[in-house]
Amino acid sequence: MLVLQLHVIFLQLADRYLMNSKLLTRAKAKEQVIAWQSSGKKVVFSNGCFDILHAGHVQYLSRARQLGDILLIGLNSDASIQRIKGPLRPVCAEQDRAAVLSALQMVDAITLFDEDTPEALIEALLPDILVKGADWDIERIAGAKAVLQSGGKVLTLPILEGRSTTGIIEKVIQIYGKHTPRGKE
Ligand SMILES: Nc1ncnc2c1ncn2[C@@H]1O[C@H](COP(=O)(O)OP(=O)(O)OP(=O)(O)O)[C@@H](O)[C@H]1O
Ligand SMILES: O=P(O)(O)O[C@@H]1O[C@H]([C@H](O)CO)[C@@H](O)[C@H](O)[C@@H]1O
Repeated sequence: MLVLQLHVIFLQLADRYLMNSKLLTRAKAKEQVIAWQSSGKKVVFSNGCFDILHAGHVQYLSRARQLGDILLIGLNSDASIQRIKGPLRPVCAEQDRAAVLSALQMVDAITLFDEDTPEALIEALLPDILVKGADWDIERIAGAKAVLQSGGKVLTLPILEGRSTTGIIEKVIQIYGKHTPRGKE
């Protein structure tokens, strides 16, 4: 019985590690960026909340990855999102948001940041390319100045119209605001 219990604990720990095997500390992310750039790889960086993932995110991340050799994502922590998007957000906790992004083939690495903006993170990492969706004007993109000054590029990618996490939340409220979700009667 003890062996079985130990086996279950091992599997649970393995799952947790494998779910977030791409999640790096800031120090490790910096180390990795230096290693990638030293071997001639172009590091693309983007950041976001990636709360409830949708087709716009997937298209965006796929295109971002095609801009270089590595795609590193700066992911807002739960505390960061609560401050910038309101106390009821995020819907999905940071470990889950990181696990979902980790499962995407085009995402190579993820690092959480707790600040309101990724400016300090980007200044520390100095990626070759900083990219955001076109819902952000270049002038408003945090970290742009540091990346440009280091000889990097700052780009925006087209938005897949009609897709947003907020939109999904609003649609769910519209649907279930009137009805109890199936199976919850
Ligand atoms: N529909 C979309 N098409 C392409 N890129 C998108 C789309 N929506 C968001 N992005 C990009 O994905 C990244 C993460 O954005 P974010 O997580 O804020 O998505 P969101 O759907 O706008 O969320 P919210 O509705 O909570 O603001 C950002 O760089 C953003 O520009
Ligand atoms: O998911 P979002 O809302 O697109 O991500 C935000 O992007 C902000 C942007 O980089 C500002 O230039 C950033 O400040 C904020 O922390 C979120 O990552």
